[in-house]
Amino acid sequence: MGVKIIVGQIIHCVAPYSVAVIDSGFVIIDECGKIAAIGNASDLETTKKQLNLVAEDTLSLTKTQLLLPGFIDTHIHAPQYSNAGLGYDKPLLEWLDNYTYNLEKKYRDQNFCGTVFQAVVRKTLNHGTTTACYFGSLFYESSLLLATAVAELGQRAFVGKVNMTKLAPDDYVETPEESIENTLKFIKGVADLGNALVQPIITPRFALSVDLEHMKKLGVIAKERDLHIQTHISENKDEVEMVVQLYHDAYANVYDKAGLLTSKTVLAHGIYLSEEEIKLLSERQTSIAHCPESNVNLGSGICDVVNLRQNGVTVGLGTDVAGGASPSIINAMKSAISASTHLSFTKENYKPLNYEDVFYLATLGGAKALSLDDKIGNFQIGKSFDAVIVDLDVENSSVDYLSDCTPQELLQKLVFLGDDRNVIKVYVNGKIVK
Ligand SMILES: O=c1[nH]c(=O)c2nc[nH]c2[nH]1
Ligand SMILES: [Zn+2]
Repeated sequence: MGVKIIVGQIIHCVAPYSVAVIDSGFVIIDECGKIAAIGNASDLETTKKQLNLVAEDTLSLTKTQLLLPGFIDTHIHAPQYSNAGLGYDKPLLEWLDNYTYNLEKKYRDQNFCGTVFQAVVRKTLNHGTTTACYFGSLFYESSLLLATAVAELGQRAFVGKVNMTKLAPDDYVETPEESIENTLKFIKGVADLGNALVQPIITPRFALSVDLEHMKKLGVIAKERDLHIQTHISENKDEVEMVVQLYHDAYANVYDKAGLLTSKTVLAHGIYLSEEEIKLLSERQTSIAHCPESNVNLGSGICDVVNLRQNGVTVGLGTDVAGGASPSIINAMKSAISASTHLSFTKENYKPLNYEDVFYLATLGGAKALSLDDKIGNFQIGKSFDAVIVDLDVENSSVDYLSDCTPQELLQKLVFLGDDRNVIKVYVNGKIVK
């Protein structure tokens, strides 16, 4: 991989909820896929001299194209991909019992795993997801196949083997001993892949699937090995009530007692968190994966991202396939605006999320939510070049480009109208993966 230069319109976030636009810019990517320089095109020649660059591969973007950081999906269930678009007639707990566990237990079958995992990784890459935080299945062998598919196709990802010891069908739970043993095997299996882009993540399904003692053990494994953690929180009113009845404590406090709230923890949903719980998450630097499409499909509710932001909680976007039907973070950006706007109809003086806010959530916000903002999320020098090139003038897409647009207008069109047809190139760590 040689040095690459991309010249054109660049948009990224350099601070929370703040978008930086370079109308005519450049990014230089070194042989290791890291960002060596970024600036205005007028300074390119001087920068090349300073860096002593000779032969290079330069790509000049057109006026309908933008260079953006890659999109980050902070919450997606790979095994559920084959159910995307199905079964949205039931709320969470019934949806899990009627559709989801029955599907996930099929992941004993290695052929089925292979087909679905290749498809979901390929599809998310095509939509510009350079980093995904995946729930696998209960089975460590199948979750390892997911990690293998991710490594083969060149995505950056966290992959979790799901931990469940109760509340699911008898043939889709493990004993606590099996759960720990298979989690350790899974962690070793991912390490053996030897791919720095793919990391294991500790994944208790939610507080109803495992008991406190078990969560504590998983918390210890995460702490000893410095691993990330993912689970669900406060998605549905019945779920919250069951957790409170079972543990006699608030949802977030249960995870805190288990040692699961760390700066490397991402919790999906967080719709019904109290002010005290939000404060606790902020103190623990634990993040929320906001999954607006899933929240509507499963009739769960609307997460108040503005309130989380005001109270210092980091938020990223998740597709939550298959609670969400769409594997696209472009779609999640649009859904997040829609959810926030609906919330504004019921609140006084409420300023909903706009296209810049959701672009932040999809990029730097997602990187922060996954504690990867030292590596990815924007085009800061030294970070890995995870990026997408989008074009708003592509034949047979949903966008007709009929009059000139500024870079900000191109981004708006992408957020409100765009899809994978507009994502024309995808890079992970400097390597083209679409
Ligand atoms: O959206 C969700 N999807 C799931 O698979 C799940 N499991 C517990 N809670 C969940 N929420
Ligand atoms: Zn989920």
